[in-house]
Amino acid sequence: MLTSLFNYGIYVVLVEVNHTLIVVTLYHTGYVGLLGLEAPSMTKLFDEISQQLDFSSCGEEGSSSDHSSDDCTFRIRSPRIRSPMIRSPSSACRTPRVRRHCRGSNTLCSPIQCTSPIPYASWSKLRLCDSPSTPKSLLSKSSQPCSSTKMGRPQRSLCFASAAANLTQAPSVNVNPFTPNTVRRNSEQQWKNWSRSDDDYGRRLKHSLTSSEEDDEAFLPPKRRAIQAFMLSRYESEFLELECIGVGEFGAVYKCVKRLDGCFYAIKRSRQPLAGSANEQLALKEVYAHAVLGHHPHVVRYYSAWAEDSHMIIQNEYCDGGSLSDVIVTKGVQGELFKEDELKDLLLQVSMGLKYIHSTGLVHLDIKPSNIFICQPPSISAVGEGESEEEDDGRTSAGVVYKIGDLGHVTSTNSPQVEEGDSRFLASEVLHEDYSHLPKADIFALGLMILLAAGAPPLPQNGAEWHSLREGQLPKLPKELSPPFRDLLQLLLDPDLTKRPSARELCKHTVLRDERTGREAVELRRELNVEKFRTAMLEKELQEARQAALSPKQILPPGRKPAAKMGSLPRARRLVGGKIARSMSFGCTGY
Ligand SMILES: Nc1ncnc2c1ncn2[C@@H]1O[C@H](COP(=O)(O)OP(=O)(O)OP(=O)(O)O)[C@@H](O)[C@H]1O
Ligand SMILES: [Mg+2]
Repeated sequence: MLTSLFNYGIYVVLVEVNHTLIVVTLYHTGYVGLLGLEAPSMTKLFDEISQQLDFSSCGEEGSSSDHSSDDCTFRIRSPRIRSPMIRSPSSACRTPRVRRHCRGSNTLCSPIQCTSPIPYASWSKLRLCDSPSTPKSLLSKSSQPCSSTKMGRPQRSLCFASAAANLTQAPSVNVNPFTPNTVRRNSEQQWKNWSRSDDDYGRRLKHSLTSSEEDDEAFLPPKRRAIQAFMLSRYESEFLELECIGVGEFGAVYKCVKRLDGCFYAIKRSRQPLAGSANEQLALKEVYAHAVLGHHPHVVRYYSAWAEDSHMIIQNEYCDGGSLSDVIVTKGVQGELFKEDELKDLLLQVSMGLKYIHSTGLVHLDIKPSNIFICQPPSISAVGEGESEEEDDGRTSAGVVYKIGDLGHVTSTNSPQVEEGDSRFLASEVLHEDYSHLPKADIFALGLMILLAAGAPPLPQNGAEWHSLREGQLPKLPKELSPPFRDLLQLLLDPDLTKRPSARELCKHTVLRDERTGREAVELRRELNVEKFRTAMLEKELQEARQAALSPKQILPPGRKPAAKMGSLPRARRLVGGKIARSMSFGCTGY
């Protein structure tokens, strides 16, 4: 206890008066407390002080600037002061009488009167009897909010603890415990980055997670809360905006965290008020398309949409790898190229998304790198043992998932209302208003997109080059592709749209599926072997069980009870694969 008092800047002076030990407590604030202590406890207490406190110097850590030299004179530190007390004549009279008097009372005596014979000079310095601060009240004072005034070390540390305690209060953004590993890892990394960085979003998120201001709102009267909620926009009340991740023709896209579920979303907000504008139709198209398309691994997932201040707001899945356009630019800067396998994978995945879109009677009409979004693979540790890396969520060996987004130009094949997309990717038949085979316009744009990813120079918006591309002349690539793959791309850009493969055909195309088929074959062979192994084990167990059932009077080792019936047969020890769990399952993969 003494040590802890000492740590809080409380110093104790012991003076013996008439067989009673006076404990003078000096606080760093200048206040002094007096306590009388029974004589029998005196020696014990004194010894404890001698052992636990360092009396060697006045300037212990953190206190040198906080204490004047006067303070040192009041701290009983030196043996010089200690000795007289022990050698004091009255100490010899630590009498049985006194002991008897105090026997049965091991507690401290009540505070004594201010009649101590301590010299006046010392008393005046001690400001005796002027001690409103007990250790307890000091502690409670310290836990009050920090003021700007200079504080002693104990108060500082208590304020810090109090700030830390705020962190544990309910944050204004929930943390979702079931977040998929990709997002969690990303959010952890982001959190670390934000914690380190001083950028505005980092500050906002940190503030939001640590501030108790918003939590205080929970204690507002219901009426005031209702007014506040009414004044807040849905966007502001439901989401915390983290950063702007893209600006396009339609508006800006923000990365946000939803306060309720703690997950990231991409929120697209129209730049200008939409009411009555041409963009209103585009925005509505996007919402209609998303709503009809539902959920597919290769289409950016839609969650919700609403209008606010006559701006359209669309809440979509957040793709942590950004857009394909970003990746192409980054690779270009780093002098890297997609490998042919990666290009095939990209083509296959986007074809799968298109196959789905086309199967619902819709066409995208704005396929281009900035509208293909990427979801990064989960960390290696997140893939469980024995799990295939190729899951049914569309992830392939390469890891990333490509998703078709930006459905602002989607229209139906039956009654097309074509809003031309980016002219660089526009098929010539659409320019000529031939809407009879619109899905093939998506295939044409897809072919150009793969060429860009393969390192083709920027596409022309018009002119001779634009036309030559539509006449089937492929641009020169920095690295030659294999002839079958190149032929396939040539087919995608065929001026005769009927020759272009459909998305469905592309998904089954041997050039794209060969590798995947090979991987699937290996996987299937592995599964087959496992099943054979399990069958062999089961047969062996069955055989043992049969034998045990046929010879009930078999000789059993001592201490082992005979099995009463088939159902309670002793569990046969597996001779093979004893360490493998029997419930192990091996799911099928692929699409
Ligand atoms: N779901 C998402 N996940 C991650 N980033 C996204 C997402 N949606 C959009 N972005 C980012 O925002 C940019 C613009 O998004 P989007 O294409 O949807 O808007 P837009 O206004 O239609 O743009 P544009 O007219 O250029 O196609 C994208 O290129 C991308 O960088
Ligand atoms: Mg876009």
